[in-house]
Amino acid sequence: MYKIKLYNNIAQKGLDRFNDRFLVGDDLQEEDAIIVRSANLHDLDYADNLKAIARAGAGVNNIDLETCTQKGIVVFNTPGANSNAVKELVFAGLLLASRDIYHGIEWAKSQSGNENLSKDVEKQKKKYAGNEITGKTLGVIGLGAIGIQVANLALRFGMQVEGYDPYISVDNAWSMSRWVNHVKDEKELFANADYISLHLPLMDSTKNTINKETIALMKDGVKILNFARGGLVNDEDMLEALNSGKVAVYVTDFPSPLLADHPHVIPIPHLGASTDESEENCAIKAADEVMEYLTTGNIINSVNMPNAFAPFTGNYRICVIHENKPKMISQITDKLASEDANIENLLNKSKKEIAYTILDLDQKPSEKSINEIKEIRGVVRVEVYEK
Ligand SMILES: NC(=O)C1=CN([C@@H]2O[C@H](COP(=O)(O)OP(=O)(O)OC[C@H]3O[C@@H](n4cnc5c(N)ncnc54)[C@H](O)[C@@H]3O)[C@@H](O)[C@H]2O)C=CC1
Ligand SMILES: O=C(O)C(=O)COP(=O)(O)O
Repeated sequence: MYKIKLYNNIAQKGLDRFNDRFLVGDDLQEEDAIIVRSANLHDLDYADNLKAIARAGAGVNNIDLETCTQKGIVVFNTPGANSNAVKELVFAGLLLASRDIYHGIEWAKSQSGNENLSKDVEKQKKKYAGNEITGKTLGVIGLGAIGIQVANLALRFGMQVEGYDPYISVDNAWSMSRWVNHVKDEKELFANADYISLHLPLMDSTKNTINKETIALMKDGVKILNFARGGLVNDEDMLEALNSGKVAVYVTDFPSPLLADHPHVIPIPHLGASTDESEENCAIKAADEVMEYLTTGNIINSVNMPNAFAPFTGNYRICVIHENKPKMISQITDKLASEDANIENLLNKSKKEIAYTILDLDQKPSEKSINEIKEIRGVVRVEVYEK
C-alpha cells in the first residue's frame, strides 16, 4: 500500500484516480508521496519513505528542490493545467487596471438606501472613468504556458504585444502568434509597454525583477500586473513608484502588508488558479504523475529530475537515480551481470548534474545486487518494481 499525503485541499476528481493500492490522507506518517499546492514545504520533515512530491500547479518555489534532488525525491508539477484560469483572471486584471471599476463598485455599495442613487450615479461616474486597452501595448515577461495565452488573447483585444523570454521552449514558440513581437532585450519592452504582465517563475535570479532601476526604464503611468509571484516585485520600490505616479496601478495576486491598502493597488488573494476546472486539471495530472512514478518508475513532468518513460517490458524493473558522470551505467550493469540477469531494456536520461537509469529484467534481482548498486559512489537512490 502506497501512502499519499495531502498538504492542501486537492480536488476530489484527482483523488478519485487512486485505486486501492493507495492510501490517501492529510494525517499520514511515513508517506511515499506528497501532493501539495501552495503550502510551504521548505522546512519539511522528510519521511524516509518519501519518493515523490507533486505540485498540483505550476510554481515550485514552495519546495526545496535542491534538498529533494540530493535525497533522490522526484518533484513534479502540472504544466499548463491551470494556465487558462490564470489567463482569464489576468484579463479581469487588465480591465480593472484600466477602468476604475473597483472603486466604483465600492462607492455604489456604500449607497444602499440612497433614494437619489440613480441621479448620484450620473454625477459620480466621472470619478471612475478610465481608458480602453485596445491599441495599447502589453509587455509580457515569461512566455510559458500562461504568458503565451495572455499574449495571444491580448492581440484579440486589439492590443500590441511585446514578449520577453530568453528561455522560451520550442513548443511555446510554436504556440505564440507571429504578431507578438518577441523582444531580445527586456529594456525594449520596459520602454514601450503601457501594461506589463509578469509570467515568469520566482527563482533567485528573478527575485525583484521589478525594482527601482527597471521601473525607471518604464513609461510614466505604466500599469503592472503580477499574477506570477510576490517576490518578483520589490515592494518598497513599487510603493515609491505608486506614490509618485510613475506606476499608475499595480494589480497583484500576491497582496503584501506594505501595499495591500494602497489606493492604486488592486490586491487579489491568490485566485489565479482557483477555478473548479483548473483545480481538477491540476489534481488529476498530479495524481497520475505520482501513480505512474510509484508503480513503474516512469517520470513525467519532473522539475528536478530528467523525464523518463519506458513501457514496463520485463517482469522486474530497477530504477536508479545517480550522478550524471561517466561509467555509472557500466558499474550498475556489472553488478547485475555477476548474477547473469538479462537486461531486456535500458533507458538512461540526464538533466544537469543528475541522471536516471531504468533497467527492465526478466528475473528478480537479488537483494545482494541491489545493495551493491546502492553502494556505488554517485548512486543516490535505487527502487525495484515488480510487474
Ligand atoms: N496566480 C496563480 O494562481 C498562478 C501563478 N503561477 C505563476 O506563474 C508562473 C508561470 O507559470 P507558467 O506559465 O505555467 O509556467 P511555465 O514554466 O510554462 O512558464 C514560465 C516561463 O518563464 C520563462 N522564464 C524563466 N526565466 C525567465 C526570465 N528571467 N525572464 C523571462 N522569462 C523567463 C521560462 O522560459 C518559461 O517559458 C509560475 O512559475 C507561477 O509562479 C502559475 C499558475 C497559477
Ligand atoms: O500553480 C501555481 O503556481 C499557483 O500559484 C496556483 O497556486 P494554488 O494551487 O492556487 O495554491
